[in-house]
Amino acid sequence: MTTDTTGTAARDGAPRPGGPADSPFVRACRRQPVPHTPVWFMRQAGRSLPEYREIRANVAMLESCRRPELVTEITLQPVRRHGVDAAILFSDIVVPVAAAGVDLDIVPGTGPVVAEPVRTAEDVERIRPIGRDDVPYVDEAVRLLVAELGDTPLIGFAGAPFTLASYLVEGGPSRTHAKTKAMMYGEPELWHALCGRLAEITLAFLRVQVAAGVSAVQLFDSWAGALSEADYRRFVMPHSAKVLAGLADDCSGSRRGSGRAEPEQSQPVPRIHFGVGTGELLGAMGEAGADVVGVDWRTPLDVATRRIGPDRAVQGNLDPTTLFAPWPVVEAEVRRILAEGLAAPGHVFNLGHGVLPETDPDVLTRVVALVHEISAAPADRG
Ligand SMILES: Cc1c2[nH]c(c1CCC(=O)O)Cc1[nH]c(c(CCC(=O)O)c1C)Cc1[nH]c(c(CCC(=O)O)c1C)Cc1[nH]c(c(C)c1CCC(=O)O)C2
Repeated sequence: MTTDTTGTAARDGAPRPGGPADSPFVRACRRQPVPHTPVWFMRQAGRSLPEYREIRANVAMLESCRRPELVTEITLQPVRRHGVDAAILFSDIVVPVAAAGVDLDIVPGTGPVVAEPVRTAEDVERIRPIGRDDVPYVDEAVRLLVAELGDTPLIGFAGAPFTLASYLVEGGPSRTHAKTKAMMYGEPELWHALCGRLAEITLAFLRVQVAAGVSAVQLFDSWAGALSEADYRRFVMPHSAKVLAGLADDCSGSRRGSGRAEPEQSQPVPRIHFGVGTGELLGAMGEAGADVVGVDWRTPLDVATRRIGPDRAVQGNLDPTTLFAPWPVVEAEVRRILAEGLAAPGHVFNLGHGVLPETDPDVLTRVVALVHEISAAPADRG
């Protein structure tokens, strides 16, 4: 390790050669040439790994996110096992909302459940803004991880305002997002007040992670695909755009996230913006201020690239259920995705959504090796 834990040189702004800011993952996000296509998996740390199940056996999900040593170990597990090109911080999208005072739990097999769903202006007011001291365990975990990871980049993340609002308004997971949309259409002022507050919290949460040294961030708007493009642009995009632009503003030198002395960064960490079922929203999600747009398995990467344009990289798009197919099927899909990804100005290989708990981890390890092997020899692709 060097003392430059962000991997970003302080003076001339150029990344330290070989450091995380010069890694294949960050370079692909920035649409720079790479020695091989980088690969990581959403939910790579989790129930598909026996070592995860063991370490989580007697610790509740939210509690585990608040223990920096545990977070560090769980985050490192898939890096050690699979040789992925990036780690993603072990946490959850509801961690900052809980820190903001919302009474919630993550129920195994269900997901986030909110004790008193948000329905009124008073409910919105009760959701407090947060800062570093509300999530000290995240700051600590990121610092521990950056020191452990060396040249492997760490991805920070947060939930986007729409997806967080859906959990808060519904009270838990929802197929239709009916109550959420009822507020959006019926009480637009209340809706914008809620999303405005969530955008503030999300930006603060991401600033803590960036100040502590993450090399990229992903904004998860997992359920945005429930919206038409017109509704997305009107009710959601301005709030997500505020979060993504806020991170870019930090690098203009006007504001720092944690109040601690940090090396100046000359350019923002890459911002990945992801959702499921967002084929019709890909252009808008890029315009919201992403450097990389996440693509699920429904839209081929060459088609996605035409919708997103040449100024942004793409990430995805292997169907997580493909991993249950016989290996020749998996291999053919990996080859197809890498070939279609050549149409994009930068490609980070990933699944189209998270690793399913029943996935055989050995298949994930084989996919990493295959992506590296094929993409390091472009002449053999196709
Ligand atoms: C919608 C959403 C949530 N959480 C998250 C999202 C956005 C990503 C997506 O669309 O999947 C984000 C998330 N949640 C978790 C991570 C860890 C990092 C990673 O490896 O990707 C990330 C990036 C850990 C987790 N978050 C959760 C688990 C499983 C809980 C456990 O292991 O006990 C993990 C590993 C719990 C959780 N939290 C949430 C759900 C739907 C669940 C699953 C509930 C279940 O099936 O039990 C809300």
